[in-house]
Amino acid sequence: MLLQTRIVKLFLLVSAWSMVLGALLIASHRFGHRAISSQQLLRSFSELTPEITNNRSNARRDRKVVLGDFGREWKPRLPNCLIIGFSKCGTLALRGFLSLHPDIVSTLRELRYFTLFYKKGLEWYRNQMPLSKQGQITIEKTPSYILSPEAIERIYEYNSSIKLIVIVRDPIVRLQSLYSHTFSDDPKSSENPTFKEWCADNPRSLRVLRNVDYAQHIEEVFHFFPKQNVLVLSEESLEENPMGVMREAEEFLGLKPYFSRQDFVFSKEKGFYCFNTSSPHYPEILETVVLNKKTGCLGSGKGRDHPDIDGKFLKELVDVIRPYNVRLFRLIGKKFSWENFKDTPR
Ligand SMILES: Nc1ncnc2c1ncn2[C@@H]1O[C@H](COP(=O)(O)OS(=O)(=O)O)[C@@H](OP(=O)(O)O)[C@H]1O
Repeated sequence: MLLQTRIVKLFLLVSAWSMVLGALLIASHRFGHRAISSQQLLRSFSELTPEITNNRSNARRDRKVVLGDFGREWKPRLPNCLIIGFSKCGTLALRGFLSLHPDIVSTLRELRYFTLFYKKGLEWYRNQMPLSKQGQITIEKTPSYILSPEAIERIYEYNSSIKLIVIVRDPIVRLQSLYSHTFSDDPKSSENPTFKEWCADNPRSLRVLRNVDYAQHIEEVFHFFPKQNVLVLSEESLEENPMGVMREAEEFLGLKPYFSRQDFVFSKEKGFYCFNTSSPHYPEILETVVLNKKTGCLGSGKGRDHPDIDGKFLKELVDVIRPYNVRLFRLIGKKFSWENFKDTPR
């Protein structure tokens, strides 16, 4: 009798394991050569084992339970790459495009761990991360990290060999972008100051100087990290040639080339490259970037109209800012062709 019970138990155990293995085989067959993403994994498990994962929101709420033992490999991992700055320089588009890569996962929100939430500790930080598989790169982007020397030091203490990505932009266009962002609630209001007034009528005002000196902050990064661990990109290149920038990033991150021109489509209406909505990966992208679902473009908060700058004030700004650019280009060993500074020497 005892023997019979044991045999039945053994039979049940073997059957359960065969089901699990079968489920895994179906999932791997379904997703072919491409690394299966966390979303896909959850999706496939929810289809195969509806009693475990009723829907994806349940899955999100308790990821450890959902994945159970057979999902041990898929877990939130601490980031090994950070996009640390600068705000208004295309950080979201950069993160979004990068997350198309099958070997990259990224956080939806800016976590501000190394600035605001450091006290919450590494376990908190880890638990904010998307699920990833061993070998995948986890990216977090918080553009304000670069403004805080304390955050840079904390990042170094956290992982001195982490890869850092910095993206810069024509400083005058960045100022225009900040202006448009500030008055985005009611951009046409007659109450709004003009761009020049917003700059306190002074090309050397604190507001201007605070936002145009990239070198000062990048120097702080180089104080801790070797230059080969820091990739400096430009918003202009990302805007004109996202595919080229993705190649550069792939090389920097040691990833195989994945991107192709078909991944990006230029939207005349938006004036920017957008995600290709017919890409097979598009449904996943929708889960990692907030987009206009129909067009595949970033939302209306990106690509705003910029204010005009009166000619005389523009020239004053160019004269004040030019030396900052020269310092930046020397520091990073490359030069960006910025419309407002066409004649800037290297
Ligand atoms: N492909 C694509 N689609 C939309 N927008 C794009 C793209 N590539 C670069 N950009 C530029 O990104 C600018 C916003 O930068 P950030 O994402 O860093 O802004 S933020 O700091 O996170 O608020 C945003 O600035 P504004 O034009 O001033 O809105 C865009 O010019």
